[in-house]
Amino acid sequence: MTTRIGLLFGSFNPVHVGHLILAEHFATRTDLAEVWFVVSPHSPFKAVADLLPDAQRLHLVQLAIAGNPRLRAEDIEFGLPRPSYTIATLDALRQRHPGHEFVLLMGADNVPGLPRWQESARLLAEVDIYVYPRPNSTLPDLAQCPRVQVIAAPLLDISATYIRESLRTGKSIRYLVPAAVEAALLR
Ligand SMILES: Nc1ncnc2c1ncn2[C@@H]1O[C@H](COP(=O)(O)OP(=O)(O)OP(=O)(O)O)[C@@H](O)[C@H]1O
Ligand SMILES: O=C(O)c1ccc[n+]([C@@H]2O[C@H](COP(=O)([O-])O)[C@@H](O)[C@H]2O)c1
Repeated sequence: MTTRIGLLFGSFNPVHVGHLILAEHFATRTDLAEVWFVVSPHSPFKAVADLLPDAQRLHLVQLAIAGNPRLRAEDIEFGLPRPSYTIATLDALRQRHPGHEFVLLMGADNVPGLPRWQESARLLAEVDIYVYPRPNSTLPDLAQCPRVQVIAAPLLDISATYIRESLRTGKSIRYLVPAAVEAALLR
C-alpha cells in the first residue's frame, strides 16, 4: 500500500505557528500519514534579498517540528537547480520514494498564481492539491481543476512578513513562533 504524504513547500522565512497549525491539521484530519516541510532556497516569485540563509531557515523548521512524528523537514531543494520549481522537486521526490504518493499542500494565497507555475498543466494533472483557506485570499474558479480541494479549517491571520516586520521594529514574536524558534531568532 502506498503512503500518502503531504508536501508543504515554502520559504519559511521564518517558520511560524500558522505553518504548524496548517501542517498538523492536514496530518491529523485528512488521509495523509505525514506532512513534510520542503524548504525552498528560492521561491520563483520572491526576491532572495530578504531571505534568512537557507541553512538557518531549515534549522528553524527542524526546531519548530521537533518531537512531532508526523512532521518532517526536507532539504531536497538545496541540491536542485534554482529557482526552486515545485514540479522538479516533485519528480525528484517521486524517484527517491517510489512507495509514497505525494499531495501538494498550500495556503489559498498560492492558488491564483498556480497557472504561472512551471509545467502547471502537468502539476495540476498529476497531483492532488489540498488548499488551506487564508484571510484576504480570494480563490479563483476551480471547476477546471478537479484535483484541487479547498478544506474547511480555522483561518490563521499570521504570516512570515508580519514576523519579520515585528523583529525589525522590536515587537514581541512570542506565541507567533514556537519558543525554540523565538529563542534562535533573538539570539
Ligand atoms: N496563515 C496561513 N494560512 C494559510 N496558509 C499559510 C499561512 N501561512 C503560510 N501559509 C502557506 O504555507 C506555505 C509556505 O508559506 P511561506 O513560507 O511563504 O509563508 P508566508 O507566511 O506566506 O510568508 P511571507 O509572509 O514571507 O510571504 C504557502 O503555501 C502559504 O500559502
Ligand atoms: O514551481 C513553480 O513555478 C513555483 C512558483 C511559485 C512558488 N512555488 C513554490 O511554492 C512555495 C511557496 O511559495 P512562497 O512564494 O509562498 O514561499 C515555494 O516552495 C515555491 O518554491 C513554485
